Amino acid sequence: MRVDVLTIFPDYFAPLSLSLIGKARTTGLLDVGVHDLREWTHDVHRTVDDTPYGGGPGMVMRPEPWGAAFDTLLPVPPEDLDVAPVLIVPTPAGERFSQALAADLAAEQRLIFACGRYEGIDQRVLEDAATRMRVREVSLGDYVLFGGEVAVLVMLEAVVRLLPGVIGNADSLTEESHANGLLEAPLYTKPAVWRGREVPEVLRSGDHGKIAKWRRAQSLLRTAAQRPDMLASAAPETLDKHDVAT
Ligand SMILES: N#Cc1c(-c2ccc3ccn(Cc4ccc(CN5CCOCC5)cc4)c3c2)n[nH]c1N
Repeated sequence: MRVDVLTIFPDYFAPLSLSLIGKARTTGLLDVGVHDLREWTHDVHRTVDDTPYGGGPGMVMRPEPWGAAFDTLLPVPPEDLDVAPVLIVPTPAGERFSQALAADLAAEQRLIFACGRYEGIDQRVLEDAATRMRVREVSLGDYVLFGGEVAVLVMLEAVVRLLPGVIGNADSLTEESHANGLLEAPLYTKPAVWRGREVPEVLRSGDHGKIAKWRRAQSLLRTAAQRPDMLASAAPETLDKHDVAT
């Protein structure tokens, strides 16, 4: 997968050289380019913002640097939008990011992330981009950040960990929270007793059928307690009829 990130704060993406994302880059599973948007400005102050038409708080990101940057990253517009790169634009006004969206993006060949700052990006940038990329405006959640960089780090981590070969044990991807529509069961490791608290006996029984059943029940209980909304929207196959009976 090829990923390009456009930002006025490229240093925010130093973490992309660490841990499993860094390993994915060195092993060739992932190719990342981080680009300073100011490279596409031409004035002495390298200006990327201006006042909003119609008034309002703060500043808005000017369209020219974005347009020039996309011209560089995508010199030949794709003939078919269906195979064009996906441009992800973090914004408080976007669709909610989710594990399902992460999975969709993990199947793409090329992603481009546009990190806005100030109050956002001139809308015409997204309209122009949509003529040559599949544009997704995406929000992490109902709270307000200073800009898109942190959101891109979160989305990129969620996507990259789904790429084949990035996580050694792919089984862990199927049992984790949100992978199967439920929250994961509680986790334990050694010692068997810690400060008087024992690991549930079933987990040390070696009976894998009982363990799977216990984990399923714990997962349902945890989801009901922490995220009843997930149970309400869980696909019917997620809630096996036996879950209710036992
Ligand atoms: N993903 C994600 C995000 C972001 C996010 C993502 C990208 C950018 C780029 C700039 N900002 C700052 C910003 C602050 C306030 C506002 C609202 N105002 C706009 C002008 O009218 C008044 C209202 C918008 C933008 C960003 C925030 N925040 N929360 C998420 N889940």
